[in-house]
Amino acid sequence: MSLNLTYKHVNKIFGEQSKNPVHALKDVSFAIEPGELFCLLGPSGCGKTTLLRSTAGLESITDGQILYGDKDMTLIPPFRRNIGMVFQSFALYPHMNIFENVAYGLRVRKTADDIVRKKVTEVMELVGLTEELKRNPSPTGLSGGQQQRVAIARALVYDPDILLLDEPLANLDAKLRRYMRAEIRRIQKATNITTIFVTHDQEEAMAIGDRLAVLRKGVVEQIGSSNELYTRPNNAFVSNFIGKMNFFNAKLSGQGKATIVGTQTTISVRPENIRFSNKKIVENGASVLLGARPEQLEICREKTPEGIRGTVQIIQHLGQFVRYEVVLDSSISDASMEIDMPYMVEGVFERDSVYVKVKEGLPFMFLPEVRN
Ligand SMILES: Nc1ncnc2c1ncn2[C@@H]1O[C@H](COP(=O)(O)OP(=O)(O)OP(=O)(O)O)[C@@H](O)[C@H]1O
Repeated sequence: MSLNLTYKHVNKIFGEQSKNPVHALKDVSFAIEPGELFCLLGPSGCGKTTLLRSTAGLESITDGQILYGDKDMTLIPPFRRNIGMVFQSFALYPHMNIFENVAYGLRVRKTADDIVRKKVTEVMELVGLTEELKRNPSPTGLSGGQQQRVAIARALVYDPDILLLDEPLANLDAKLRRYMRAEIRRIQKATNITTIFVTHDQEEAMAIGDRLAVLRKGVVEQIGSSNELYTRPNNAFVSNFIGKMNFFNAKLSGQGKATIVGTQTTISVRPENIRFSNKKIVENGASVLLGARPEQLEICREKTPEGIRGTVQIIQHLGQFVRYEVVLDSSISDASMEIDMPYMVEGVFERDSVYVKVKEGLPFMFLPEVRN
């Protein structure tokens, strides 16, 4: 039976007594559903590994609680937690053949030989290494993808309550990574073990997870499915971490309206796309950020009242659409705009002056905060 996993007000401070303590996890509270494949996503140093290691008991938390099902595991040592772990480095034993690598967790649990053989065979079938098991080489004779399959088999063979995957695909090349994403999802769904997958790759997290948590500086910024995070990001940081967001500095200029700084362009934003509480800023003239996805912008050659002048820097032909990078005046935005336009028979916009238009209603409005 799959377990849920609950964090209650978890804090982790490294070097509490030192001059420079690091508050790596700040009041983390959320729950992972039984059988869920849950991704922890965030930039380097945001606390992903610390949360994973704390879940395994490899790191003791400063305060709060971690529960497996109803059981408080906070003070339980790692070897009594029945977890499976897979690391970026695979961490296989080169002096053992693959059978013994996979069997290791059962051997230390003093499992009878016939059961070891049965379980190893089953789990190698599950991860798709039946042929390799017949040859039974040392793991060093296998490809990167096969080695990672052995590492997953080793973590699953003793039916762990929780499976923890720490950037398991980071050492594989891009093509294999994409293939192994689908494989990990298939294997996880077949076993239905509650699983945490750590990555700093947003595409990977979106592709693999049932839900994801976006962390920043030890704080969980938002939890949701990839679709929820893409269409309803809580703040500018999440919006730019899950997919691309183009930002414009703007001033509030009426109910649901903002005027882009340095222009006469006023954009209406749908109420549901205003991503802060109305109580926080209501005054006209307050600074806000307008955020538009690449598909919420368009470019044209002709000057129009709402068009913002810019220069095309890069043109990428991506099949059905063309991606443009356009630089605007630096007072309007400090980064170049990424704009996706459908491929047009009459050709693409050349590397010259164009006018950028924000599609009415669609963009987001955020508080002007640090975006990364
Ligand atoms: N043993 C430690 N002693 C002191 N500080 C630590 C220790 N381990 C981690 N930290 C700090 O805690 C913060 C969170 O680190 P953590 O490794 O959890 O981040 P991460 O999101 O996994 O990053 P990455 O993607 O780079 O692995 C960082 O500021 C890091 O420097």
